[in-house]
Amino acid sequence: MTITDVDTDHLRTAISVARNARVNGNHPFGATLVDASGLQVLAAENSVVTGRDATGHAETNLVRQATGRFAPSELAEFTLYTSTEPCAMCAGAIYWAGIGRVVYALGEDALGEMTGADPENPTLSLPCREVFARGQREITVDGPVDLPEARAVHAGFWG
Ligand SMILES: Nc1ccnc(=O)[nH]1
Repeated sequence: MTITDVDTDHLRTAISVARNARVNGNHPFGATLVDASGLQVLAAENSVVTGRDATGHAETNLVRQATGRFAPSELAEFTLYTSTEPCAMCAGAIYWAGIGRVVYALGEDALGEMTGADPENPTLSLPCREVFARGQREITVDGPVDLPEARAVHAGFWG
């Protein structure tokens, strides 16, 4: 796994976006999109509760904005950073967008331990790598990256 300090900085930003989502009354998930030169071009937070939209995950919200603004050839060079591993739905969205790389902090297994059977987030047990492996184009995945703040943003929220 090749995680640089720059990656860690972008993950910390995604986690602060997740903190915002929580403050705004949504689930604590956030994502950012970074272009080939390392510049952050988009950020999106979960909007499931306030938007009354089950598909309003941080990553789907980001993908929707991203494909409206950037060409597939650009997105292939971009990296999506997310506070928690993309679920199967979001992995599908990332795949269809053609984003080239995904970096996540908290793993889905660790999230599942925190959410348990919470009806607000009955975490899917299907790692994003398994979804991407069924596709026809390569997506580089790096994670989990162990950052205390990635767990802290979920503390006391679920259950
Ligand atoms: N990785 C994620 C899991 C659940 N909800 C989100 O918005 N993001």
